Amino acid sequence: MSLLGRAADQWRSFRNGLLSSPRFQKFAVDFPPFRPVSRARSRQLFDLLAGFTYTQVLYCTVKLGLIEMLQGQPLSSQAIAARIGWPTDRTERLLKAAISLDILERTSTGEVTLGIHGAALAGNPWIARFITHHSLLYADLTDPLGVLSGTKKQNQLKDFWSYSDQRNAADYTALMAASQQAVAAEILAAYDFSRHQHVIDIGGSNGTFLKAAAERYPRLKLSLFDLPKVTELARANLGNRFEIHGGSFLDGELPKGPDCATLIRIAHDHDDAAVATLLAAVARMLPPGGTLILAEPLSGLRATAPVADAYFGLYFAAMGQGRTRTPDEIGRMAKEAGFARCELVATRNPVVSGLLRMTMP
Ligand SMILES: C[S@@+](CC[C@H](N)C(=O)[O-])C[C@H]1O[C@@H](n2cnc3c(N)ncnc32)[C@H](O)[C@@H]1O
Repeated sequence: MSLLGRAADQWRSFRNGLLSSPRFQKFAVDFPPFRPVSRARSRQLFDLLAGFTYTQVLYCTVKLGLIEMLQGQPLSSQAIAARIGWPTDRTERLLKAAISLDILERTSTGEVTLGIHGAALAGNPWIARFITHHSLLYADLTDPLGVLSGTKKQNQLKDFWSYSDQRNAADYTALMAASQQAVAAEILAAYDFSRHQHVIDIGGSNGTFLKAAAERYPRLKLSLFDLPKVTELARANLGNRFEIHGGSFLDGELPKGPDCATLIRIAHDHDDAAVATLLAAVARMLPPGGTLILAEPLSGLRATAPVADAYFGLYFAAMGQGRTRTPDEIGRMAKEAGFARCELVATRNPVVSGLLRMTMP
């Protein structure tokens, strides 16, 4: 262990001894210079404890359509109650909760309008779609220990992401397409595809990323590969501008020709053995010097840890497969698959997507 590592561990142990001591806690509250820190820490701890109720408030606000209702049009509590068909006192309880969380806000005349988070949601409707989709995860998380330990086998999320028989292909494709605009914007801002001739989006869903790429690079040849039922949806969305291939990337070869492949929100859906199979298939498909762009939330980065490790940690546990990985973990798997290099490319907002560029020898 390095000297720095040992010093950090010693500090951690000293700090934890102090923070868990009732005498120190009393001192920190009583001693005025420490008070702002102790207040902030207890607020953070309370947020951890109460976060699930915040999420339910957000869910109810979105589910009742309050974001659209109040966009550009403040309303009184009574008017909102009349529109949603709830008694005014019940409505007021929800409004107060949403106002306390800055989802909504009261105007100077006492009406209710969007708060900072509500306004941001109004500008990103795909987030609302995920919020309502979370009703499946809430149902699974009635037994969080079972979900995390793997003893709870029947999960609604597992049923939803039906890759094996694609019975929910239309639903999961619609969910992905809604958020893909935001993801595509991150990828296209972070990586210049003009150096390539032919790009294939593997697991390309209904082609929302390819459409955005085609707009930016009109001369780039673009192909899509996905499961057969999803490619039917892609065909309806894309028309003839793109080559579309149906099949499973876990089973057989990928179509040769592209000098660049993209895997957008694909690897994290799968366990290590499947990702190894997929990366090997991409490596066999690419020509010497070819590139693979892998874009998804990455683990091990401080800025995105709660999203990558807490949110997606539980999400993939409920889904019954997949996990977020660190750039190093993916880099090691890429080398085993035959890639020469794997490097992290900075994105503007790593919460929306991280990005790794892998190159063939
Ligand atoms: C989480 S979605 C991501 C879709 C899209 N790349 C995006 O970011 O919006 C995963 C996609 O991978 C596809 N997929 C899953 N397993 C597959 C397999 N074995 N072969 C081909 N595609 C697969 C799914 O049908 C789905 O479209």
